[in-house]
Amino acid sequence: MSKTYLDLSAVGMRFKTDKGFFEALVDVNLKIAKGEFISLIGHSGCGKSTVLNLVAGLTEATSGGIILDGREVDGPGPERSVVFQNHALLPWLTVYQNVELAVRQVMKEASKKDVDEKVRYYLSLVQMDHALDKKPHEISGGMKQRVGIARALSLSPKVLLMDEPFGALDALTRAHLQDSVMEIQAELNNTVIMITHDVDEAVLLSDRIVMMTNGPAATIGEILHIDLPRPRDRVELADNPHYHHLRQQVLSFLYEKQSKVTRLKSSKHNQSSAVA
Ligand SMILES: Nc1ncnc2c1ncn2[C@@H]1O[C@H](COP(=O)(O)OP(=O)(O)OP(=O)(O)O)[C@@H](O)[C@H]1O
Repeated sequence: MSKTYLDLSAVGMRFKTDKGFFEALVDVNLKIAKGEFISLIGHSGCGKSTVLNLVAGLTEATSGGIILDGREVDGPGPERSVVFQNHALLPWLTVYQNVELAVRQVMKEASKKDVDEKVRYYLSLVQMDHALDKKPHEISGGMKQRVGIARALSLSPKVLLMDEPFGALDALTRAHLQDSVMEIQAELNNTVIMITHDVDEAVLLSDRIVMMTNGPAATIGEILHIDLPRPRDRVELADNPHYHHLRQQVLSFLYEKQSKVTRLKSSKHNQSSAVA
């Protein structure tokens, strides 16, 4: 196994509520290597966002700890950038300025030229260099999400955290963006943790899928290694028996081992299934 880069060790999270304490997570242990793409999947309310918030440093674990690249996570920082489902772009700034703001956060002393190069580089990575001067309201949801990804990447994060990044997009836009993320991943080799409700998305993008048990007191149930060679092509995978076997293992965990009244959305060709 490669060297651990991000280490979640015996992580527990207990929230204080009006009705007493709520045990959301117990004993979450996960070691992630540099450059790994991890998906978190599990039924609604099992604690996926809580795990992400803990790694982001937005919430502090009530037990255990998180170490990233040899340093304990004890608050938010640009080395752990987050992409949310609803692109949080600043509406009064252009596409260019939204990314520029992030770049300046990590390149405080840099010259205008260096910042400009960086902004254009990340916007071209997500194929948005044609819309530098547009305001968020002038571009589509998929485009906004691309800019959100560019902005998060421009912080050169040690870990990119994505909370259902494609959740609000239509199927075609979603597929395009997934392909872009795979291409970017091949180029930058980022360490990524992504929350998804989509089994196909998880299998297509991930090196490992972390499957969580139902809450309360949720934890990691199983971890599935996705040993499909890269680059991955969604059309070729549709005829790949191993792909279907992996997909089946996730479905079996969710709907047999962790069964709960759930909603299963399948497309006409049974290419996509989403867990709620
Ligand atoms: N600040 C909080 N105070 C109290 N309870 C919380 C808090 N944040 C989350 N919880 C509870 O912790 C559990 C896990 O929530 P979380 O949002 O992490 O789940 P999730 O798996 O991301 O859900 P979903 O898939 O629906 O987004 C839920 O029962 C939730 O109600």
